[in-house]
Parts: sequence; structure tokens; C-alpha cells
Amino acid sequence: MKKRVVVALGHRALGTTLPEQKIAVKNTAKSIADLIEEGYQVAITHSNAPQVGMIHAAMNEFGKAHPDYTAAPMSVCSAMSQGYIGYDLQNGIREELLNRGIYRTVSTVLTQVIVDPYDEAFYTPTKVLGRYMNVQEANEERKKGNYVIEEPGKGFRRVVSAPNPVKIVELDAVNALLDADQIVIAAGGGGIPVMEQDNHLKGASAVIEKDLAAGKLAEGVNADKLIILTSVEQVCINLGQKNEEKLGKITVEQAKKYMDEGHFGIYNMLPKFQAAIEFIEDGENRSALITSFDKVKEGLKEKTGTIIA
Ligand SMILES: Nc1ncnc2c1ncn2[C@@H]1O[C@H](COP(=O)(O)OP(=O)(O)O)[C@@H](O)[C@H]1O
Ligand SMILES: NC(=O)OP(=O)(O)O
Repeated sequence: MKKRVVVALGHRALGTTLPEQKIAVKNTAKSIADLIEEGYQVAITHSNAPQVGMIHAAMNEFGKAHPDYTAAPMSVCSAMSQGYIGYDLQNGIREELLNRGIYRTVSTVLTQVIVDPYDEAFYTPTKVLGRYMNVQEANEERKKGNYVIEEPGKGFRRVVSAPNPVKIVELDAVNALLDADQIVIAAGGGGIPVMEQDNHLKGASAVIEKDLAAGKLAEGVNADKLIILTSVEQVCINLGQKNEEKLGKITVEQAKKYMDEGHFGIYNMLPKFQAAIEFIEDGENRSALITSFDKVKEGLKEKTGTIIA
């Protein structure tokens, strides 16, 4: 039976603007094609904070020029970001596979993820999105009831809540595609956050942390491995200090100890460890690899990367 992996793509694997995304995706597609050549079934998920911020601005600031303008909620912008990024990834991966003589369908599943309306995260927004604003623009956002933080010396940015992913709505569709040996892009940008109201799913004004959604997806498809492709080849302890040390293969217990000691950035590296540990502990013979997007092959051979097993 083929081994199954979930790959989470970070900012560097996608770039920010459309031209950057086109170039970055070409390289990222090579890593995905390597996994297919190695015989893995692959589900992919990805970041979206820069893109969803851009889409939100386009819809809600510049969109006002259109006579039929109505405000677009964050959940709709998340859905758009899944389509926008999925479209480029689908084609980039398809083309790379065809260049290697492999034909395989690549599909994006618009994926909703249920969140808890009472999640504490709704009281303290932390997810930073989109472009820098000046003080006037920041005040306008605040008047609309939106949260804005100041990054000293840089300007102001919109922040939204990042509730925990509870359940992936379209999981059966993702599993059906993987069972048919197809490549799936799912839960992009952490998934479209929705709240259950009887049979209705109401979009939430939030953006889910994509690493946590990647862990949920890996659990849901019963993956063997969670691969998180980020901007660093290996995670460090004592980052930026004289005794900085790169982490190679570590146990779950070691990973937990380093987390407790506060070695990992709370909005970048920590969720990757949380996702990895939850995924590994929820099953058997599972592992996680955190490395840069161009080091997948070496990481799978345990020649580089940070491996939790
Ligand atoms: N202990 C650590 N070791 C390595 N990088 C860390 C660590 N803690 C925080 N980081 C930061 O995390 C960043 C990667 O996270 P981020 O850019 O948010 O991820 P993503 O690739 O998911 O978009 C690195 O560039 C680094 O600055
Ligand atoms: N949704 C999400 O976590 O996006 P980023 O990785 O771009 O912050």
C-alpha cells in the first residue's frame, strides 16, 4: 500500500504577489513531484495570510468603486484565496509531472473547517494579515469594528482571530480523491472557517492557522507523515544565541520539552510543533518533517530537516 503524506506549504513556497506566486509555485511543484516519484499519495495545504489580506483589500477598499459594491466577509475572502492559490498550484504541479512523463489529476477542494464560536481566540485576534496601513487608514478600520495592531516603525496591520480547527467538512471528498491516487489541495489557508448552525454553516470572521489545519488534515486522511515546508532547513533551539543548535531527529518528548522551554516563535514555529505532536500522538508509526521547501528529498532520507518521531 502506498504511503500517504500531507504537505503544508509556507510563505516561501508561494511568494506574495501574483508574479512571485507563479515563480515560487514552479519550484514548489518540483518538491511535490519528487514525492509523487517516490511513490507517496499527497495532500497539500498552504499559507494564505498575504493573499487573503490582498483579496480583502481588493474587495473591501478598492471594490467600492464598483456601483454594485457590497462588503465581502473574511470567510468569502478565504474561499477566494483557496481558489487563487489552488489554481496556480494545480497547474504548476500538473506541468512538472507531465515534464517527468507522469499523468495525474491535481484538484483543489474548497474546504470548510468548523470552528467553535466560543473559542477563546475570538476575544484576542492574533493573525496578522495584508498590507501596512497608515494611521488614518488604521483608524478607519477601527471605526468599522476591526482590530488593528501597530508594528513599530512599519505601520499598522489588520489582525483577525485564529480559532482552532475542529472538523474538516469536506474530508470524505479529500479521502476519496486520495484513495483514487489523485493529488489533492485542501484546507488551504487553514480552511474557510465556519460555525455550525443546525444544517447551516455560517462563515466566521477569522483565519485558521494553516499548520494546525494541516495537522487536522493529516489525522483525517490517516497520513503516515506530516511534512511542513517552511523558510528554514532545520528548526533551532536557542535561536539567535551563541549556543544556537539545529534540531535533527528528535522524539515527541524532546519536542514537548523544547516547546515548554519557549524555543519556538508563538506565531510561526510553535503551531508547527503543536500540529506535529497532536498528529503523531493520535496514531501509530507516524512522524513529522519540518524543513525548507527545496529539501524534501534529503529530509525524507533523514539527511536534513527536523524530524519528530
Ligand atoms: N526555533 C526556531 N527555529 C527556526 N526558526 C524559527 C524558530 N522560531 C521561530 N522561527 C521563525 O519561524 C520562521 C518560519 O515561520 P513562518 O515564516 O511563519 O512559516 P511559514 O513557512 O509557515 O510561512 C522562520 O523564518 C524563523 O524566523
Ligand atoms: N492561514 C495561515 O496560517 O496563513 P499564513 O501561514 O500565511 O499565516
